[in-house]
Amino acid sequence: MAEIKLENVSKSFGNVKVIEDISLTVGSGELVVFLGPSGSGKSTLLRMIAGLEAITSGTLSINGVRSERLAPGQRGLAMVFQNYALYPHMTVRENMAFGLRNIGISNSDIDVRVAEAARMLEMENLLGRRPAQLSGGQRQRVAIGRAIVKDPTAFLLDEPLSNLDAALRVRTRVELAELHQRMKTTMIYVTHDQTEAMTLADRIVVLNNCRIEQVGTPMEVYLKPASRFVAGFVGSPAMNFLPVDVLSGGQMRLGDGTELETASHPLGPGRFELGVRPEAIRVGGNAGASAQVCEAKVGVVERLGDRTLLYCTLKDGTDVIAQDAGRCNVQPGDMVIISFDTSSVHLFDQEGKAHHLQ
Ligand SMILES: Nc1ncnc2c1ncn2[C@@H]1O[C@H](COP(=O)(O)OP(=O)(O)OP(=O)(O)O)[C@@H](O)[C@H]1O
Repeated sequence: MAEIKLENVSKSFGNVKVIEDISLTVGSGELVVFLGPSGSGKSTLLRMIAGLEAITSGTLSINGVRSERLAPGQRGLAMVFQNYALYPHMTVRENMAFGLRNIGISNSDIDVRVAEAARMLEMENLLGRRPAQLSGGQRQRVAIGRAIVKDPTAFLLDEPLSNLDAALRVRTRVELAELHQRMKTTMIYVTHDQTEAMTLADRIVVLNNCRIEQVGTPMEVYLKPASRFVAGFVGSPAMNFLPVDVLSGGQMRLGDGTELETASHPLGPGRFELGVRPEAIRVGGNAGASAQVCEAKVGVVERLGDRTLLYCTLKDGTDVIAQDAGRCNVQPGDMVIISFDTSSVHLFDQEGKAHHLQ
């Protein structure tokens, strides 16, 4: 198991900065997910840890050993890519053994390691097959097996599930979570899929625009997003953002004129955005004592079985998605009363920084 520490790491391709001053410690045995939109620098950061890209400035330590100048093979890490690139003419067993032959491990040792990895991944019955005789999920398992047999101190996984169809992604995600629980090996996992990040991570590192926006457990990132970006990126459907004016006396007023009841807060007067998640909005019924109430017109009604999403518009034209019960009777075109508790809202200033009211 490895502790991986980045200090003030930056990366430029020519004049273009793609990673700016990132410091981060991945604890031994931890599963950390790098989450961010396309182009945010996730893969570049992972490839620098693997040694596939040079670090422009800053340091990388693996278990306390300065490693930024070590060749990839000397770092003790194993990488699993999105395109698993198995050798088509080799069996599963040979694909898994190949990397070990190259580094001079004895045949008997190789047999033991391959058998152990195959048992762990429940693919003993597949060892004699060639890649063309496997499903996409099974091929990805072989790619993970190829990493496991190297007995690395950490796994680096770059979007390992993105070539799989939706159902297989979910199954393989659960298998990966189980694998991490059993092996307890340090893992860094790159994805742009917030569900993968939420379900797999011990901690999520949210990247945007070459920088870290937030590092936290999935629930910290979800409940206390540090910025508007994180708030909008994590959670599905996304958080609603409503323009709100903070008045000089501290009162808050939504764009549709609704006055919000808030506890005292330290914000100065100005224009903010109020963030409220669809599931924090109640539709109709008893709003509760500290609820904020607005009138909304329902546009589209999406019935998902266990819940219903209502795409609504407030009087000032602001769009809001509210989540209601699966069996709700609301129809498109209905006027509804929506309410939310100020304890469940977030405020974002003009720079996108979050202010939590409690
Ligand atoms: N070899 C390269 N030369 C020049 N620019 C590069 C190179 N590799 C990556 N970049 C740029 O660096 C930025 C970060 O790329 P990176 O692949 O790390 O992003 P990412 O977050 O992993 O995105 P994706 O989810 O699309 O893979 C992008 O703007 C990309 O165009």
